Amino acid sequence: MSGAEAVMRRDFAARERHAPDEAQVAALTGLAARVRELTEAVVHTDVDPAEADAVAAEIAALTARLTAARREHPPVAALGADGRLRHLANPVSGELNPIAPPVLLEIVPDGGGVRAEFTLSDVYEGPPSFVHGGVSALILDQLLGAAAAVNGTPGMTATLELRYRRPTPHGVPLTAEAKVSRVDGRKTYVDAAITGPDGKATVQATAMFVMPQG
Ligand SMILES: CCCCCCCC(=O)SCCNC(=O)CCNC(=O)[C@H](O)C(C)(C)COP(=O)(O)OP(=O)(O)OC[C@H]1O[C@@H](n2cnc3c(N)ncnc32)[C@H](O)[C@@H]1OP(=O)(O)O
Repeated sequence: MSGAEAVMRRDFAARERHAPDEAQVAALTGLAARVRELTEAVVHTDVDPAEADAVAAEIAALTARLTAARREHPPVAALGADGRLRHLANPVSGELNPIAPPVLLEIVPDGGGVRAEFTLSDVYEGPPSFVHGGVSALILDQLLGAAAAVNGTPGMTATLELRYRRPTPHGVPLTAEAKVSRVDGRKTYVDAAITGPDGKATVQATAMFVMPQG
């Protein structure tokens, strides 16, 4: 077993022992949604410095309240009512993670991979009016990895190649899809794309996932 694998196994076991229950997940999902609104408000606000300082002090007090009962690690995942694994704190799909948009993935039946429909706000802006390329890469890596996992051949991202075909607009509905193209021993090759509302791909990606040895 590699060092990284041992760390992941130990971490996963510790977090499973301390998984949030459904009521806590529901409440924390609402809390994360409010924090996303707060992030948007901070990015857009035009308040004067005194008001910004006053709000910062209130937020520091709220942070202290949450930190009073701090988990050692973020919750790694939980089984949903439908039996599927939910990545609660994942930075792309995690409903409990305020930095996740979140992009919620669905499994396409009959080996069709995974897909997601989502809208990114201008909090994720790179060039004016368009999504940051690194954010597109993050979302695609998640979809690619999930497609490999759903295929029964999960792994770590070993390579990720991106083609930015046209700028990805924010504030409009986007679609992303990923599907396994080939499995070769421990290596799984996956293709993915983000598509704009006009049906044209804005970013295309190909990745190879490697199941760590052992
Ligand atoms: C559902 C959840 C979705 C989550 C999606 C998010 C995914 C992620 O973010 S993963 C995090 C980012 N990725 C990483 O941190 C990976 C870091 N790298 C590693 O851990 C290791 O290098 C790992 C696991 C990729 C490969 O390690 P190891 O198992 O020792 O591979 P190794 O035995 O050397 O190589 C196996 C084969 O893969 C090939 N290979 C390995 N890495 C690479 C690479 N980077 N590029 C090309 N080929 C590679 C080797 O050449 C070898 O090929 P062959 O069998 O033909 O000789």
